[in-house]
Amino acid sequence: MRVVMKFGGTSVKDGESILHVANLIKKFEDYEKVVVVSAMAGVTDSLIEAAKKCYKEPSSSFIKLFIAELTKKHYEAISTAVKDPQYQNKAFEVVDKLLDELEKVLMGIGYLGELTRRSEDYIVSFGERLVAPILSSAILSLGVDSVALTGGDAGIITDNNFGRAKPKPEVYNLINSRLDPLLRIKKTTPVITGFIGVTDDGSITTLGRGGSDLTATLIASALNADEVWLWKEVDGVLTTDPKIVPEARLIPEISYQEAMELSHFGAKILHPRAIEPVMRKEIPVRIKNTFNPDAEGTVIMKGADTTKDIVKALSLIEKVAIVNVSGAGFDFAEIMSDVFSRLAKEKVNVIMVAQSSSELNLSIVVDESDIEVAYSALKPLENGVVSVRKMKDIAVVSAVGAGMAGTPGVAGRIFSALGKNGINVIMISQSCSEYNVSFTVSKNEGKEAVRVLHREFELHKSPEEQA
Ligand SMILES: Nc1ncnc2c1ncn2[C@@H]1O[C@H](COP(=O)(O)OP(=O)(O)O)[C@@H](O)[C@H]1O
Ligand SMILES: N[C@@H](CC(=O)OP(=O)(O)O)C(=O)O
Repeated sequence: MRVVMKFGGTSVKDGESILHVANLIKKFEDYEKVVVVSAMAGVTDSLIEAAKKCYKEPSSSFIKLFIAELTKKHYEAISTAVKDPQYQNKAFEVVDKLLDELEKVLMGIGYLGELTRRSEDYIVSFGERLVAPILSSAILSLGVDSVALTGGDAGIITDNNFGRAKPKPEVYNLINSRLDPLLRIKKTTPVITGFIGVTDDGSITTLGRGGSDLTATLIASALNADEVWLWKEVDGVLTTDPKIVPEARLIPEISYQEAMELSHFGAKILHPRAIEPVMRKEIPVRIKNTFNPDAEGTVIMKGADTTKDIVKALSLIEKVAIVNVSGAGFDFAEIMSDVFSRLAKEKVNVIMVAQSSSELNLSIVVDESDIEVAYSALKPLENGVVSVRKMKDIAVVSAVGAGMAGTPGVAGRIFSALGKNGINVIMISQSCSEYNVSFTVSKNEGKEAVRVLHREFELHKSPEEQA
């Protein structure tokens, strides 16, 4: 059995957890395993903040303090998770070297007064680069052979769209040529930094927030793995985020298509691009709980969309905005093509689109972080007939489930439940696949909209018990 196992930030949040993860990996002694690991919980965010601070208000005392905190956190992790003194010392050395490098880079940002997306990716990559050697040393300490590698070492070559880099088509062959011999011949367990890749000319890139899931599925596809296991802090894919609805229920099986819809529309359980590499080869993805490993979890696989439930799950994205293009009396196809090529040129991530065509009214939902770029890209279209507006503080809610196709009245039920609860819907979108109905509301009504629909479709009950 060949398995790629990915451990997210919450699974390696401290030394105890890393030791627990190392023991978990050891249990699968007879398997060929590749381990992918994220930065310790909170570290990626703190690196982003530190980079911004060094750029805006450079301060060497802040940098010293920041490096001291990171050193403490990772030293504590090593002391607890790496029991063998030989591997412990090596891990301390690696961490020292990396943090020395990070300190110099942060100083450099301050001196130069320049923070590019390229340098931001380089800084952010330290989170994962610090953890992989620690987890690898913890595994070695337990007597399991292991080697720590970066995403670049493993063959994850990307374009240079820093912050949201795309793996190149040749990654599959490259990963296979680099990792397959480690598994088959060296019989070792590689521990690979999730989330990061490298450009052809050697610059470190990141694959977008939550991108370690994508690292795992790319590797699984390249190595023709039997399964991918994504270890998280929840029992699996639930009917919605348990932080919004605590009684959310576990979904034992879900199809690739449904998982893609859910993650595209914000369910933080999975990176939106993670399904594509495994779907082509029909490799099942299991979501499992690191801290409850015996629970069955959720399996994402082909043909798992035939269950009875109409709405299977609900998702929410809270940090979005809308750019609206409206007007009359022009060629509709022409202006659509102009709008989308302008957005594509600026690499704006379009989440959802709705349009009415009697006169043009095109509403485009984008990440909150992209709204100014999107607005500036479309503003030149204004000409007295066409107008461009932006709306901030928006949330997108999506109801996902293959059962919606062919069940009449689902959209009616959704909007009447929202109306009865006084929630104002700003924009609606439903694709022909009928796998999801998505709509936007104001940001402060997003969570309530999810709760209302969870109750309306009785998602806390099993599909057989639902009305
Ligand atoms: N539908 C959903 N099912 C399960 N978890 C969800 C869902 N939507 C959002 N989440 C959130 O996704 C998180 C995923 O777990 P986490 O361990 O943080 O993953 P990772 O560390 O890999 O990013 C959980 O904290 C949970 O609150
Ligand atoms: N550390 C990165 C990548 C990642 O995938 O993390 P996690 O597995 O903890 O979501 C991030 O925070 O975005």
